[in-house]
Amino acid sequence: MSPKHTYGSAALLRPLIRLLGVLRGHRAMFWQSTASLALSLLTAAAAAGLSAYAASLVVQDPSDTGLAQLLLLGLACAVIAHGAFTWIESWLSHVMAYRVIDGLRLGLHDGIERLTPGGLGKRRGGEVAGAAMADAETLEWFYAHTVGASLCAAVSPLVVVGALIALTGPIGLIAFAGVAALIAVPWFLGPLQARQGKAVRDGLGDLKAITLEGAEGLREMLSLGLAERQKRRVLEATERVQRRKRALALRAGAESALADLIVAATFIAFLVALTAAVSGGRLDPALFPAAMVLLTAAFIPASAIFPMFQRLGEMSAAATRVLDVIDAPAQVADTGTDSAGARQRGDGAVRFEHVDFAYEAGTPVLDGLDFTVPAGEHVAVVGASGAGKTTLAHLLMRFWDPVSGRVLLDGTDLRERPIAAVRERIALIPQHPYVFRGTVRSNLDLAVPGADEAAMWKALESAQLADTVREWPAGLDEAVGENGATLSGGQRQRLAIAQAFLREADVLVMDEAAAHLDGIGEQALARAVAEVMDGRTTLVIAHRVSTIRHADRVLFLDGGRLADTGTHTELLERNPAYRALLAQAELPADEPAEG
Ligand SMILES: Nc1ncnc2c1ncn2[C@@H]1O[C@H](COP(=O)(O)OP(=O)(O)OP(=O)(O)O)[C@@H](O)[C@H]1O
Repeated sequence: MSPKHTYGSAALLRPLIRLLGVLRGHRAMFWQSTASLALSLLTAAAAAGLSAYAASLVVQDPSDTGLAQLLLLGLACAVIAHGAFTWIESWLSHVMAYRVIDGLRLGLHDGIERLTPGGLGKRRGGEVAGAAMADAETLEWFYAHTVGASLCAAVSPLVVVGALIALTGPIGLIAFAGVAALIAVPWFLGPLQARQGKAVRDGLGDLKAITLEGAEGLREMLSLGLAERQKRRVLEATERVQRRKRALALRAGAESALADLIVAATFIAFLVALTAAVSGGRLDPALFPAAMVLLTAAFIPASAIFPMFQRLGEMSAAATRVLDVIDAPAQVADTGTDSAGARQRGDGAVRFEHVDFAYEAGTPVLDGLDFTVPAGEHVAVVGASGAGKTTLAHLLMRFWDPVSGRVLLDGTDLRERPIAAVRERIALIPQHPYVFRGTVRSNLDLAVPGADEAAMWKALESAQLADTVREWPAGLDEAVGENGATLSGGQRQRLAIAQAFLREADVLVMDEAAAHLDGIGEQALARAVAEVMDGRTTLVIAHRVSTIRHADRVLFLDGGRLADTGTHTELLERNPAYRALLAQAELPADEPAEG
């Protein structure tokens, strides 16, 4: 058996203890809240014990109520104190809960930012964020309401059992054994619970992915006649989840039944021992009801943490997932300190110096890539699908770093500069731009916070989107829906282009930015690019000749290498692979260049 499968409940606690760090900043509040909870439990136990003792004294000798009156006074104090401590504990634990969840969410946000886009692997950022945020909610309950309760569950029964032993002698040890057995049940079943919890969670994850896929790809599925198959997949995944949930419920039910059995057995054994002691004259009968009430009080906190121990595996798994994100190393190290000083117009020379890159060791994607784009040059990056064009753009944005070689901006290695300083200089218009929920204005404002309206219209004009926005009833304040749902593909891209124009970066990188534009729009855009990017370095990853031929120069990539470079006309004349690529893409390679 692998060590992975031999963990016990103590191992389940490890990630939870490591994450306890989130409480570090709230240590004082944590101890105040825990102390209030303990005092609230103890005052409740004292009130119950005092009232039972007072009642039995009055029943035994109604004529002598002196001590009973004193006990009733103590009872009143205990009840008032109990109310006060309960209120204080509830207030402190809720304030702490919100602070804990804030801390966890910030840590997760930072972790996801460090991981994006490389470290997420095949998972989507939203999926990871969603799962991690749900885990943060789960853990908030644990840290804010459970850690303190667990400490109290361990400490207050000890105090109550101590009082019982003082009152009843060794009989009190029965209570101790009962409470210990109650806590031991879920503790020892922790690993089984963890496995079952994981199975349910994995099943739910599959079900969610299948359902989402069905919703997102519904049109494609209907057109391919796959609706029935999809229904079957959803049904099978649902049944799998139900089966696993049944097994989990069966175990939890058995656990609860065993717990009830332990409580009942403890009460019976205690009752029998107490009766024997009273009838044998070894115990004052007046203490009998108080002892029974104290036994109940010893079980209350233990019963309160029983459900928490039943969820130990789930909590541990949530803590592990949160730690995975919080501890994630940065995809690229942001250690550069050269902030490049004041920007000069005309800056923006890009150089790839013998760059090798691989996403996975042993599968090179860029192989000795070496080229320079002088400041202000307009270059088209051309190559077959998978040649490494997008990867080149991502290296320039420092989403990744080269395995060997260097990427330079104005002669400085990108790694020597803070990442934010690099990204401020380069605007990337990706293949599928993300439009944030909000309005046209709010999306432009994200590019340059506080940009004025005139600048926004100028950018929209340049991106050939101004006329469309003017026609919308709310103009700049028109809602764009979730990920620009109310925009066409071309409009989404033009909005991203407008953002890039607004930023006035020195280098513009467009990844097939013209893919969604019709022929006329594309030509107009090409002219706008030429005008607005005058004097700025531009790399356009393009397949279309109408885009390519506007470039000063073409970088022709083949299998991650720079196969050739020159003007479009030169490459057409001398490079058969280039001609073949354009022909293969059904592009009019012999399309006459615009004058
Ligand atoms: N995140 C990733 N993890 C692993 N491999 C990747 C990743 N992204 C891209 N690749 C691989 O790297 C190679 C180059 O991909 P890239 O996207 O740079 O090509 P491209 O020239 O832009 O292609 P296209 O024109 O189809 O967009 C491909 O083989 C691709 O499968």
